[in-house]
Amino acid sequence: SSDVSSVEKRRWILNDFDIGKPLGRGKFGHVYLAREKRSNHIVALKVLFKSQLQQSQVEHQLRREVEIQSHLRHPNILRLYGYFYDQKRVYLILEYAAKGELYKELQKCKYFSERRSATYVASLARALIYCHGKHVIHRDIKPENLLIGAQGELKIADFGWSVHTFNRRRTMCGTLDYLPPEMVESVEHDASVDIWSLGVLCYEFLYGVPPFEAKEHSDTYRRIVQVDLKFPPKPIVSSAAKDLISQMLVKDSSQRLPLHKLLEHPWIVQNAEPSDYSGFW
Ligand SMILES: CC(C)NC(=O)[C@H]1CCC[C@H]1Nc1nc(Nc2ccc(C(=O)N(C)C3CCN(C)CC3)cc2)ncc1C(F)(F)F
Repeated sequence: SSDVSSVEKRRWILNDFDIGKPLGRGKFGHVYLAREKRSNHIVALKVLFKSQLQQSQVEHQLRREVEIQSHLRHPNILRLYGYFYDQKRVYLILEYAAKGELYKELQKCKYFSERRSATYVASLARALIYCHGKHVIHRDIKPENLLIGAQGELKIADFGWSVHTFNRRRTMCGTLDYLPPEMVESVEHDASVDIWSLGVLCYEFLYGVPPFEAKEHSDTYRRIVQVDLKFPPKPIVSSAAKDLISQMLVKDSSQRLPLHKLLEHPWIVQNAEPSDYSGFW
């Protein structure tokens, strides 16, 4: 069949697509809305310039990430349907997330309700349980790497680096905010790094800022390794939410709340919208 889902085997060329509006631009290239002509399937086409990939020596990383991403199938992980290239560019055929970028939504709302935050955290926990089940860890789940699907569902959309839109929140060199102590102290790390990052994300959904934010990198570094976790008086956040965050932001990675236990935590049970997939995934 010619529909996009059977694309892995196909050889794609640019002429197979009608190119639509640009969705964003950045360091390695542009992202466009596109329609595959035979199936009329709407996709996002990420165009990366080979020259810039070579300059930044990220080709091998791109190959590894494309390999991982193309084999992941989960409602909260953005699909990578395939890729192709020409003389100067590499094209990634990606799932189109109709409601755009989460970090823009968070900036607009300042912070999210407990129900919205718990629903997002539960869906990301299910996506990470799925990834860990396939020995894929360290999905870089900061707000800039999350997109929102047509039904409002979150999609983890990173594959090793991001397309930098102009109004990115963080400096180009990326932020320490989401790294757990063992990564900041650069000792080896395992799947529990994702539990730490999800705890950071949960805090940021509820308060609008990450927990260890500081003006200087050195201060952020110190606050992370000391787990200097403080909850501001505003906005008002339930003690159940603070309890969950405190069980995830634990220095000893073996003591962090396992993801399947997170899904049973009272704050999640009482606040997250039930998901159609919760049983199956
Ligand atoms: C994870 C990664 C780090 N981030 C990215 O790649 C970014 C960089 C550029 C865009 C995005 N990449 C994607 N974006 C979408 N959907 C989308 C994005 C933006 C809008 C939006 O708000 N506007 C167009 C608005 C419309 C209104 N005007 C005023 C401003 C832009 C609406 C839908 N689907 C798939 C992708 C993907 F990932 F497959 F490429």
